[in-house]
Amino acid sequence: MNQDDLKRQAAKAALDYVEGGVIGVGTGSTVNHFIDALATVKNRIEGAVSSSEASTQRLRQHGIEVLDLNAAGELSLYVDGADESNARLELIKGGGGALTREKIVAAASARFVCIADESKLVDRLGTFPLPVEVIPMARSYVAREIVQIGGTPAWREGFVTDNGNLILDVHNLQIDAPAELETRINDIAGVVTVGIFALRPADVLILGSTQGNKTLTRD
Ligand SMILES: O=C(CO)[C@H](O)[C@H](O)COP(=O)(O)O
Repeated sequence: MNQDDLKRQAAKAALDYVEGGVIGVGTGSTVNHFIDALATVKNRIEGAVSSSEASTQRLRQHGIEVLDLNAAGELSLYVDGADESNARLELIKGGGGALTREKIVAAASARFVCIADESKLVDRLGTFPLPVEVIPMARSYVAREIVQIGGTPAWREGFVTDNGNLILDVHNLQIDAPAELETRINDIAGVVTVGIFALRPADVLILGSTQGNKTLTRD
C-alpha cells in the first residue's frame, strides 16, 4: 500500500462519524478521498460547509450541496487532514494554504475528526514548515517578527490564498508549547492565521497504516 492508499483508508473510516445534518469539509488529498466516499452516502447529510474553493468544486461535482457557514449554524462534525499531529492531537495545517477557512470551520464544529496517513504522527510539531497566512502589505514585517522568535520564514511565492493573502512557510521551529506559539504568532499585526491548531485541536485522529487504521482520541 502506498501513502495515497493509506490516506484513502483513513478517509473512508471517517464516514462512521457522519450522522446527518450539515458537516464541515476540509481541504487536501486526504479530504478529496473523504469527499469521494461521502458521495456514496450523500443522502445521509443535508449538505456541507467547505473550507476551500477546491473542496467546494469537488463537493458540487458529486452533487453535494455546499452551504455558507453563516447559514448553517453550529456543525456537528468537521473532517479534515493535517500536515503533522502530535499525540495530543495538536496539529500543523495549511500545506494546501486553506488554513484560515479550515480554522474557522473547525472552530464552528462540535467534533473535529482528523484523517491522515501514519507518517503525519510526530513526537514534536515543527519539522513540517509552519504555514502562516499574512495580509500582503505585512509580509516583510511579519517575516522579521518571526525571525525574532527563532523561525526562518520563506515566502510561498506565486501562491495566493482563497482570501487573497500570502503564505509564509516557517522553517526551523521546535514547537514545544503549541498553544502558546499559536497565540504569539496570531498576535503579530498582519497575521491572519497561523497553521497551529492547538487551541482547537482535533478530537479524533484516524491514521491509515499498513496494519489497518489506528484511532487516537483526545483525553
Ligand atoms: O491543511 C491542509 C490544507 O490547507 C491539509 O489538510 C494538509 O495540507 C494535509 O494535506 P494532505 O491531505 O494532502 O496530506
